Amino acid sequence: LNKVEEKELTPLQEALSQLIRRLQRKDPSAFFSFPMTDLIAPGYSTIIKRPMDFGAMKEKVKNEYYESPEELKVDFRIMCENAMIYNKPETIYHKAARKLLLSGMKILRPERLESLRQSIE
Ligand SMILES: COc1ccc(OC)c(-c2cc(C(C)=O)n3cccnc23)c1
Repeated sequence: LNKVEEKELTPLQEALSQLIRRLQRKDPSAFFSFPMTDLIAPGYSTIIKRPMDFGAMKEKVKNEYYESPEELKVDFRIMCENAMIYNKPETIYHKAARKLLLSGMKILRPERLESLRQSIE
């Protein structure tokens, strides 16, 4: 039986995974959990140049792509802004994105990221 390689998470990966879990709790409808497709959102891939979703963020944490929590914050902001660009202001998706962005910016506020960075230095 080949033993599945149990890879330890680095302190940064632990911290980023925890941040994503906290952010995802602000998306109870899971509108931001999976990548958008042109099937559910016609023309999405032509309008949105940098697609982003929580699944992609988790993949980037797993592949040690992020070197700081600030890089995660950039992707989070892009994800919310994409939804506010593609979806008209009166849609549930635009409103959900604006609300998610506001609550996410509190979770990812600079002082918290600063102290997080210090704690894993
Ligand atoms: C109605 O249930 C779902 C389920 C998953 C979704 O995206 C992963 C979405 C969804 C998420 C979005 C976003 C985030 O723009 N969206 C835009 C247009 C039509 N659907 C969506 C909706």
